[in-house]
Amino acid sequence: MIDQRILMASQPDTSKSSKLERYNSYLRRINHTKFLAASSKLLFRATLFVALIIVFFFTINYPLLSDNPHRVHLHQNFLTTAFYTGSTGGAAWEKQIRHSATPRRSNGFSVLVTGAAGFVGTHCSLALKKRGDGVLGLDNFNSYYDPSLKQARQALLSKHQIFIVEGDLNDAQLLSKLFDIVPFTHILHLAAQAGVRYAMKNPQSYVNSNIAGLVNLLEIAKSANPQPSIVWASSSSVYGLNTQNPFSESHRTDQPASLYAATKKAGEAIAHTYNHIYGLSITGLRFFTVYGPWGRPDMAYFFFTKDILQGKPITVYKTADDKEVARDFTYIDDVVKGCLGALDTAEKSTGSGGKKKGPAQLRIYNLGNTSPVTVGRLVSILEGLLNVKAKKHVVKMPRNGDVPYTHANVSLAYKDFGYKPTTDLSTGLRKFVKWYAGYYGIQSRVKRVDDNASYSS
Ligand SMILES: O=C(O)[C@H]1O[C@H](OP(=O)(O)OP(=O)(O)OC[C@H]2O[C@@H](n3ccc(=O)[nH]c3=O)[C@H](O)[C@@H]2O)[C@H](O)[C@@H](O)[C@@H]1O
Repeated sequence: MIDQRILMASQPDTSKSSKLERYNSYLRRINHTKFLAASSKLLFRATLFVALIIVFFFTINYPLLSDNPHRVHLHQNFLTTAFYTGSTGGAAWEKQIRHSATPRRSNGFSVLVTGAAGFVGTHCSLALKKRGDGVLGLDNFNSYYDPSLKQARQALLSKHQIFIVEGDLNDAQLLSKLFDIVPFTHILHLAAQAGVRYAMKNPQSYVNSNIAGLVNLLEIAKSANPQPSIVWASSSSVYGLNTQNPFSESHRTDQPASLYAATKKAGEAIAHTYNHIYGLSITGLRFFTVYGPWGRPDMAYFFFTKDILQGKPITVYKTADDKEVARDFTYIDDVVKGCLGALDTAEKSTGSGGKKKGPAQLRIYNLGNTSPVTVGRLVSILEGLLNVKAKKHVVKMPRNGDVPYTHANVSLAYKDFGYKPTTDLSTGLRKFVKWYAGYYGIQSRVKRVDDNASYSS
């Protein structure tokens, strides 16, 4: 039997309603196809978008996969900025800031310490807080050296009710927010890209922190009402190829030997401009190779200690004419006294809200130890303290921005705020080694060092 449906389907259909139905079905098919094409396009775009987000966050969260430290720095800037706009802000955050920055003594200062999780920043913050000043820290926790050391310093500050805002100097929005919350009387500006020789590896990071960051900070400070007084870290390296000894503030500083030194010298010129145009009171401090507990792992005394203990060879530089290289190594406690002395004698800025009202104070001081010691002697002191013989590899100083010799004349700082360094290198290194052994948990390997070290841990 022939299937009735086949018969019916094979017969031509001429009725109007059937034609309309076929036409409608045709339209439905077209719309369906269009819909399918549009949805697959949308699906494709969504997948691409999600993939991009995954790649993006993977790169952000694993910056150390990159061998470019500048990239790491940029990622971190992004993260801290994102952190600020995302989860900082809000009443609890502002309360923490106010609490940290409020002085506890009458006529106490309210100080914004940039680079507070850094070596000098940590020590100065503790000293200010101890005497009753209010301190708010700012730090971007970049990975120029082990950020876990910065976090440990942060934990130490936190124990003393000092709060550090995670953020970058170049984040204008964040800085002005901080000034909206607290009418800072002073800024102690210590955040910087430090290190003389690293400038050849990552020049941009010096421009980013030491020039762009400084300008951003001064822009905020000049617009603040009241304007704060500013004390900031310059460097002994600005003396560069100067041959007059000991180095005085009046000596020439127009021959920097490294990009690091050039950015610090530029900072001094920029400070002049902001003082001149806006009436900001600014004091620059030229630090001379500062060392001590909680120090910087990128500095020679620190990594020599590590390498000597691990039995690794150390490279000791000598000059092109076979002379020993020397530094006016300055102990951290002396530098802290110098920083506080500079803050105490800083006059008020004269401008307000971006307008100068009269001439303002502009100063520059050496903060050194006034007695240079050779790097060879530094190594023998460490050998004695660590009870281990160093494997010294003496080489001619490569042309990497280093200078052969530094020696500070500090009479100006003595005259203006009684700066008088009191710690010699052996005493200071003894305190450093004691801290180092405790911090890294290797007391048993280091000769017992008894002293009355003033640092907290
Ligand atoms: O006083 C300053 O202005 C500067 O002091 C230090 O710079 P530097 O004096 O070069 O300190 P280190 O890097 O610790 O070097 C100390 C001495 O050890 C020598 N050195 C360094 C490294 C090395 O492998 N071998 C070596 O003999 C250097 O030539 C130098 O004489 C800091 O790193 C800078 O941030 C600071 O601004």
